Amino acid sequence: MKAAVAAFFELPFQEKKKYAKAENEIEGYGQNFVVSEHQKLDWSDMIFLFTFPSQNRNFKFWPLSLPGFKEALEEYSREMQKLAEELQANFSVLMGLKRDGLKRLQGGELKQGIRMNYYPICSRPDLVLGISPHSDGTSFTSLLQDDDVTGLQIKHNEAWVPVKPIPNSLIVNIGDATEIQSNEMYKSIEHRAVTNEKKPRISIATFMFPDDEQEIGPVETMIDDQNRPKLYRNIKYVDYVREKFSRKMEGKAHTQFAKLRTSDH
Ligand SMILES: O=C(O)CCC(=O)C(=O)O
Ligand SMILES: [Fe+2]
Repeated sequence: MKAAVAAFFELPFQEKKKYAKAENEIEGYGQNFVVSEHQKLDWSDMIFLFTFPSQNRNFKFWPLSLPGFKEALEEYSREMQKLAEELQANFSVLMGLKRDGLKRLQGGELKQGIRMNYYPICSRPDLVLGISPHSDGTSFTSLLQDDDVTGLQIKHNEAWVPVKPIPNSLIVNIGDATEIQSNEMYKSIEHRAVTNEKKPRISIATFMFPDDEQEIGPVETMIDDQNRPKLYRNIKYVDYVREKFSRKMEGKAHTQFAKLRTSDH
């Protein structure tokens, strides 16, 4: 998978451009999170593809002429879907539900999209980030990253902490949908990626998220009117994501709009 992704980013720009995303769309090859011409851009190149369920695959964005790419992505996607099922089942139990609790509430398996990020070397890593601070809107995100280049950082106690790669392992991050469903028991993690002067870096993020039409909100078992009142309103997932992408990414600021005000209690 890593080799297939590296081969894609090594293609000449003219070739990669054939898979370019349309303006205001998220699928395809391009730049991340651009909402205004005035913003400082992140130092990265990326391609995002919807991968599960398979009828959501839009092959016009897939570099099918690149030998082995489709096969590698399909196999990787299949394995990630197993991970998604396992995470969904285990988090159901953590939230006081049966193993199939979240699956039932969400009307089925989580959907999946894979974003492949390429961060070129950067002569001024002190000035430019690879990805600005954000949390993912997903239920969960898995990250496969280069074994020997550290780039990912998470916000912990108001400080940025580098996440050193452990060879042959995945990082699993909690996204906003899990924060909302768990009534803030399991918080989405704020993270960013930094650039460096010495080596380019690749990361492969698998986003696992509810169906667009699904309404998400704190599950009943995580609400206790006395001790743990409902902190988020129910919202259709697609509306949550639309709102998130219409804003400039600034850490977790976007999660606020789904919050119930304390005065509502
Ligand atoms: O490159 C990384 O380690 C982080 C990527 C990321 O946060 C994302 O694609 O959402
Ligand atoms: Fe992310």
